[in-house]
Amino acid sequence: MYLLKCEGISKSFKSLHVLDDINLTVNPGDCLYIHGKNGCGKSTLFKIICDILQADQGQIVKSEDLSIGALIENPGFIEEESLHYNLAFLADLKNHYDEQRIRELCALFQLDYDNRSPMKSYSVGMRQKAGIIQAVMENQNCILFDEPTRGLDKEAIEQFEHLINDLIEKGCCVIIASHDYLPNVHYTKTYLLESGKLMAE
Ligand SMILES: Nc1ncnc2c1ncn2[C@@H]1O[C@H](COP(=O)(O)OP(=O)(O)OP(=O)(O)O)[C@@H](O)[C@H]1O
Repeated sequence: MYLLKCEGISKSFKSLHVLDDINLTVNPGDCLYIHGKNGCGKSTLFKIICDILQADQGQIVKSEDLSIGALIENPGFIEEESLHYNLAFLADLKNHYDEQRIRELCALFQLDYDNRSPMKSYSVGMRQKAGIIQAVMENQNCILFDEPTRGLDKEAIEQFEHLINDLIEKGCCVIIASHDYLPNVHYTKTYLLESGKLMAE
């Protein structure tokens, strides 16, 4: 049984046609990789799936038990507050604060959950790790990662690969849009997004 379906999704920004009749079915346990040139529309597709943007045509059909977590472009945080405050605040918004899970994720990425330094003091890679954690910390069953490895060092990329394989094993579905093909991730399908079309490879 599918978790979500993109049916005939098209999107333009004025005269720029970005997505043209995109069809995609996502099932539990799927790990999908989408790649394509800068500006081909990867983030736009993710934003439509997350209801941040509206498609001009087509629809996103969601199963009743779908819960989406996402890292899209630069994750936004309350800069004056700590990692702890930000993650607890975001999780609390949906009543899904699971401190043990958040601590495990911070430990995986070697972030100190108890460090009270403000987020504005975090490096690019540290912020990216925090963005990955906020995307998965509520045990959602569908995770969208847009350029997840941006700013990550080799060790963090390996930890990220480990996290993805673990999520897939638990039946979660993961969609990664990236220029980096992660060799240790067990992708179930890969796609090229080009000239508005999503093509299975
Ligand atoms: N809100 C917007 N208004 C106008 N144009 C937009 C808007 N959002 C995206 N675009 C344009 O749509 C195209 C697709 O952008 P998008 O961010 O989806 O690409 P991408 O595949 O994620 O690129 P990258 O690999 O560089 O992250 C780009 O040409 C971009 O300039």
